[in-house]
This record gives sequence, structure tokens and C-alpha cells, in this order.
Amino acid sequence: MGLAGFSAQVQADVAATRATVAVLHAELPRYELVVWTAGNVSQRVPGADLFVIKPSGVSYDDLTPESMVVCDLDGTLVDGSRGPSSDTAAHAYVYRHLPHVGGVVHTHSTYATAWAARGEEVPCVLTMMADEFGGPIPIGPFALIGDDSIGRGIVETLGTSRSPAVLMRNHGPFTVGADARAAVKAAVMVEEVARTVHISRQLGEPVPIPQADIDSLYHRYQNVYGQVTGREGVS
Ligand SMILES: O=C(CO)[C@@H](O)[C@H](O)COP(=O)(O)O
Repeated sequence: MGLAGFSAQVQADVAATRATVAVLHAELPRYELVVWTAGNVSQRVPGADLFVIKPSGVSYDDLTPESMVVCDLDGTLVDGSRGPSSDTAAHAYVYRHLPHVGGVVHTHSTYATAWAARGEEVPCVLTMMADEFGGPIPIGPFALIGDDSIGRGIVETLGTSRSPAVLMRNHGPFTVGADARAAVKAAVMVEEVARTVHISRQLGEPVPIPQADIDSLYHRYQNVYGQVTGREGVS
């Protein structure tokens, strides 16, 4: 165990990833996506079959770069002085099976988890949903914590959807992204739209967006929205 067998470059990348993942954990309470020690963020280490995740059951106030733990893609602890998150096996399964994913986030945010408790997907009735999720936010199967079951449910469900978020039944949202920041963004967005669609439902039946419009919105947001490097005026 330890990082001594890894190159200086990988060790530097591990240090940088630890810092990134520690900072991003602070976003979960900031956006009110978690209570107490619920939830977790992880990110792949570039150029190595490793990822960084938080230690299990440690207060968000006490999460530092040094306290982050490093695991291999089987979820085995490689470096760190504390036990890894209880969801490490789920994160590891996602990294093993989805090579394009560089970051994974899990929260128990209230509205998204309420949809998960009902086992009902969030229908695509908001332009913001079409933008970020490209359609409904799907429900994954019920799965117990600790082995590959949650990871399998995430990968199987995301394989049939453009959504970077899955609501694991009776549990809560898991989100993925090119890096941990993108996965945190999806976690923030999934809670926001779950809340808005829930409120809309109290007022009546939300109006679905036609598929062609969902496709158009998704394409624009994914490819044109924001500061796209290489576009005129953006360096
Ligand atoms: O879903 C669960 C437990 O039900 C976990 O995600 C906890 O919410 C956080 O666990 P640690 O990451 O602190 O082990």
C-alpha cells in the first residue's frame, strides 16, 4: 500500500486531485445537497488506474486534501490514513465500466431523493432539464450498499439515457461527469429540477417538451453554451 511505487508525475497528480476533491466536497453542504456526513465526491487520477474519494463518516468541516483517500479501480485502498467512503465500490465500478467518466458524486438531496423514494423518473418538462440531462432523469434499481450492486445499477441505467444523473431507487442521486466538478454540477442541477418539477406538479400536470426540442436544446447547451474555447472572442 502507498504511492511509493508510482512515478513522480502520478504522485503530483494524486496531490492535485486530492486538493480538487477536498474543495469540491464543500460544494455539497454549500448547495444544501447533504446533511451530516452523507454524500461523497470522487475523481480519477489522470494517467493512472486510481481515483480519490473522501474518507467514510468524516464531517465536511474536517475534510482536507490530506484526509482524502486514494483507491485503485477495484476500490482497494492504495493510500490514506482513514477508511474510504462506503460508496467506494460503486464509484470504482463506474470508473471501470465507463472510461469517459472522470468524476462521480452521490448525495441524498431532498427532492431528488423524494423522487427516488417513489421510484419515478423526473419527466423532461423544463428547458434546463433538456440542456443538462437531455431527457428525463431515470430511476435505477434498488441496490444494497457495499458491493458492486449500486455501481451495476448506475452503469446499466445510464447506458440507456443521455442523463449524467440516475436516481437510485429508495436511495438517492448518483451523478457522473468528465471530472468531479461536472459531476457536482449535475448533482446541483438534479436537485434544482427535481424541486421545480415537484412544485409544478402541485399546480397541475407539467407540459412535456417535444423530443425534437429536447434534442435541439441539449445540442446547443452541450456544444455552444458558455465560453467554448476556440470560438471567436474566447481563448
Ligand atoms: O448512502 C450512504 C449511506 O446510506 C452514504 O453515501 C453516506 O451518505 C455517506 O457515506 P460515506 O461516504 O461517509 O461513507
